[in-house]
Amino acid sequence: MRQTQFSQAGWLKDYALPNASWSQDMLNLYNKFVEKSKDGTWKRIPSYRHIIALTNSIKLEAEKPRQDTRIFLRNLDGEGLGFEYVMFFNPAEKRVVTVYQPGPYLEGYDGFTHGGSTATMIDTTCGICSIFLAGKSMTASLSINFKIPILLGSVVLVDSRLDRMEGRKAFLSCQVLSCDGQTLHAEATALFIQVASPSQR
Ligand SMILES: CCCCCCCCCCCCCC(=O)SCCNC(=O)CCNC(=O)[C@H](O)C(C)(C)COP(=O)(O)OP(=O)(O)OC[C@H]1O[C@@H](n2cnc3c(N)ncnc32)[C@H](O)[C@@H]1OP(=O)(O)O
Repeated sequence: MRQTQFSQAGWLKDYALPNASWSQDMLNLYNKFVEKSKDGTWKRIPSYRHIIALTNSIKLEAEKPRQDTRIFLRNLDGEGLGFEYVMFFNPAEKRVVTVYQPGPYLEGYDGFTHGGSTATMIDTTCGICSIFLAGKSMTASLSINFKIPILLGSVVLVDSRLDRMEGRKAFLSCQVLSCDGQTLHAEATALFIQVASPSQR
């Protein structure tokens, strides 16, 4: 696939599915949420551009097919090099979680994940949570406390929830936990503001 032209196939490909780069921890955590999805409380969010809302209450119209852009997190060809992730949505708990395995091209200090890539995953997880529960919205503020560095190739759970709405303001919180849930790597709060459409800013 040419680097610049995100082919039709690539554009529609659902990247939020297991591939050869996923570690056993990543597969185990993914399978745990797939299992939880069997009764409908959780729903896997496909990665491709047409994110059709997974609840009956919200229908997010599919984006018109731009062929010359990619979402930032899917900007690397080559499995496992950058952001390997899959999101799950729980409408009742107002939560979106991301099962996330940072690859070697996201390095900060030797062998550890760059804080900016962690911030990107927090922003996007909270963003999808806000979009699915509050409609089109943009990040107004994001505050992150980085507690323990994340090793490249390790697997973490980015757990976001919509805490409250005040008019157009969506207040969210987020924790980044090790795949065994024992280590708190980072915690964040975010404010998203509902917008008619980002392009109409
Ligand atoms: C189609 C679906 C498919 C999805 C595809 C995948 C997409 C993935 C996307 C992933 C996600 C990626 C996400 C991204 O990366 S989004 C990209 C990064 N964010 C931006 O670029 C946003 C830039 N900012 C703006 O556009 C405007 O400032 C916004 C829209 C945010 C508000 O400007 P607007 O003119 O509309 O409203 P307002 O100014 O009257 O403010 C309204 C209220 O909010 C309060 N307020 C405002 N700012 C702050 C603040 N910083 N702290 C505290 N409070 C703040 C303000 O006091 C007021 O409160 P009140 O007086 O009403 O009480």
